[in-house]
Amino acid sequence: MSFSPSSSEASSTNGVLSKAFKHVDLQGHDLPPSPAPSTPRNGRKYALATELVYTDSNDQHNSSSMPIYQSATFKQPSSSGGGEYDYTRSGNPTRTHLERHLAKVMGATRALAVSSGMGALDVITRLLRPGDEVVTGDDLYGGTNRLLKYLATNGDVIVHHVDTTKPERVREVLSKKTAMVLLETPTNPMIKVVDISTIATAAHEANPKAIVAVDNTMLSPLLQNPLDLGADIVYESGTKYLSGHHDLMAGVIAVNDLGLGDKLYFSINASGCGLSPFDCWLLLRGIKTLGVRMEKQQANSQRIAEFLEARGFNVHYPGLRSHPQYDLHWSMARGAGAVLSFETGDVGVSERIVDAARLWAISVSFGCVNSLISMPCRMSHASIDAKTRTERELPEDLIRLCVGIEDADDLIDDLSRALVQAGAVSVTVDGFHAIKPGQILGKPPSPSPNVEIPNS
Ligand SMILES: Cc1ncc(COP(=O)(O)O)c(C=O)c1O
Ligand SMILES: N[C@@H](CCSC[C@H](N)C(=O)O)C(=O)O
Repeated sequence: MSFSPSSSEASSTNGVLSKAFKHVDLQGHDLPPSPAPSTPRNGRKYALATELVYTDSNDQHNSSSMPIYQSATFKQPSSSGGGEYDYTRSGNPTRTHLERHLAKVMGATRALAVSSGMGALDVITRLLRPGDEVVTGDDLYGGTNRLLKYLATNGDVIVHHVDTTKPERVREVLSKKTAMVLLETPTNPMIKVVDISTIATAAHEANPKAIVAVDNTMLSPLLQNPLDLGADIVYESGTKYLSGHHDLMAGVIAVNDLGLGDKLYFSINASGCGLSPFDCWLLLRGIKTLGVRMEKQQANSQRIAEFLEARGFNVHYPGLRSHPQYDLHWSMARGAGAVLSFETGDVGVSERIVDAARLWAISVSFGCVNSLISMPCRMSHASIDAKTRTERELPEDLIRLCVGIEDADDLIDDLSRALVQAGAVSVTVDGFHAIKPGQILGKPPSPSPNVEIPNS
């Protein structure tokens, strides 16, 4: 299950490109130096939105866009090696360039790029050993839950799922055996907020060697930096905000402890999940526009969340004052993100709303320029069995909205039409309001003439 780097591999460097950054394969044979540890955090000179745009290319032709080194192998100067790269699984210039850029924007000493967000979590959980305990949330992305369940079933790892919004619940299960605490904040899909610093401190008190890993996918490094809040590892699905166009799968991991970075790099090289050169290039391209995309996505999300709340829906979004952990969220983050969820009180109504949407695509995922609508219990979180979903109070009627960069009025018009068509709202002369559970109409009414319906 886990890969153990040899002592020479675990040796850390001072954070600059160094030939001393030595690697051996599982038989102990020397490998060329791994890609350079990434630019240290103090390499940041400008505001993050500016830094996102600029990458330090040392390309020989001063190209504006880092070239794609679409090569599996690299020739060596002699039979004893000595080249900076030998094989793309072990390292590739386009990947190194991306990883340096990621380290800068993630405020880390070293970043690593892998083939998906789940690939990132897989690499992280390879740090675990049989008998180790993991403490994690009871509201988590479905795929994360699936991997943890697999480890609990097949990897002899004990996984405690608790309500991580309550640090006292976390403390109850922390012990010397806690090897890892895995947090999402805000959580997917209930948008619950978790106090990273308090939990990280408690975890390190229980076991100074415990690793606190935070999934930052829901906010991106633009809005939250868990390493600054006491996390040892931050990881994200680069498939989401970082890339922003749903044209690639990627995962990113960032650390400040170079020894930990070496261990993670070892697993990536050993298991072969490093991000391909083309996907590295696409991700580099996507990151440049993260600032403007997120600004528009958040502004749209805020309007939509307020629109739904004003009509009586139970909306989960940390941009709303009504969010139970509003203050905590804003003490950690610089924005509310662009994923929100809401309950209608009736599964059938939710189903009709989703099916009636036209502009909102029915799709899993989030962080993309176009807006998506989904029912997590049937889609992104369907891999969590129904009994567990009920125990963890994941509402079957929950609708998740992943807001894009379109015109906000278009998005609201389309949602209004879907709500009316689904019978989720009662239409009166002064507008329309959520129908309370129990009041749900048996039959969807025809669309009201009071509501403007955009052409679909
Ligand atoms: C919060 C969160 N973490 C991790 C992942 C995994 O990312 P990927 O799909 O890139 O494997 C996802 C979605 O898939 C997610 O929503
Ligand atoms: N069939 C996939 C579903 C991916 S969900 C992707 C994303 N994290 C989301 O929350 O929408 C699977 O089973 O993994």
